[in-house]
Amino acid sequence: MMMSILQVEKLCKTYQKQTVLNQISFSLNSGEYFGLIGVNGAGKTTLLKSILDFCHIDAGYIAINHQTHTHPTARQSVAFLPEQFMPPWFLTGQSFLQHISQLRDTLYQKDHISTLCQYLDFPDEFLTKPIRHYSKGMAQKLALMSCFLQNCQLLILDEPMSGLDPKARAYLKRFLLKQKAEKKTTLFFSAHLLADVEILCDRMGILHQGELRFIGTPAECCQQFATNNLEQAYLRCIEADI
Ligand SMILES: Nc1ncnc2c1ncn2[C@@H]1O[C@H](COP(=O)(O)OP(=O)(O)OP(=O)(O)O)[C@@H](O)[C@H]1O
Repeated sequence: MMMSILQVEKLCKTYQKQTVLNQISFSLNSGEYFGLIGVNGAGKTTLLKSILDFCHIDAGYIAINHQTHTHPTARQSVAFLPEQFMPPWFLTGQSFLQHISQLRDTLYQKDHISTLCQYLDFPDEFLTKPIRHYSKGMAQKLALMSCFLQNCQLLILDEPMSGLDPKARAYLKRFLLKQKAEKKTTLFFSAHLLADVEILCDRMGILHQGELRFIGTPAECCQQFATNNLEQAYLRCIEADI
């Protein structure tokens, strides 16, 4: 039997008078990789923030591991990568990761961190440097490492590839696929590259004008929009009412 780890039902979210999310419903099975795509401003970040109870929702129901999302322990099984990672610039990467480990009550294991550095192509020696010396991509890698070291059941990543060079993107995908094969985690992420979604995901969702216009496998998306090219299928989906 499929175990649902995330359940979203009839979620509505408005900012002032703008309806950003209109009756969004979907659920995520344990071990599943789910990619969320949509144009700039479609509401992807708002959806992720709503799930994490970082913003008030107007209506609907969200459960993480069968706990209402507003319950203080609901986020215990979630590691989150924000769209804009703003770490304390005065800390070293290592002290930041140590701090995150402490918060999560997990042991800071140097070997584990070294392995993560290799997986993400992050130079080890930078861990002892202050974060203000990091490039954008290095900070993003640090943020990703902080998510992975928490060993959480559910990873919610807002544009995880953002700022990464092609090598790091390839490495991150390889790492995520490895985690998937080992059934170590469930992944819910937003993305702009359809190729990433196609390679990584079991299912994808297309968020457009407040609604989830499509939910299913990338192959089903192509099938539904009568093309063998996911980019074409995506365009047909969001341009359906033009
Ligand atoms: N705090 C806020 N107050 C008012 N409006 C907001 C706020 N945050 C987001 N919005 C609006 O909500 C809509 C959805 O924004 P959101 O950031 O969720 O989009 P997104 O799909 O993540 O976009 P992108 O792909 O550009 O990151 C946009 O129209 C945005 O202007």
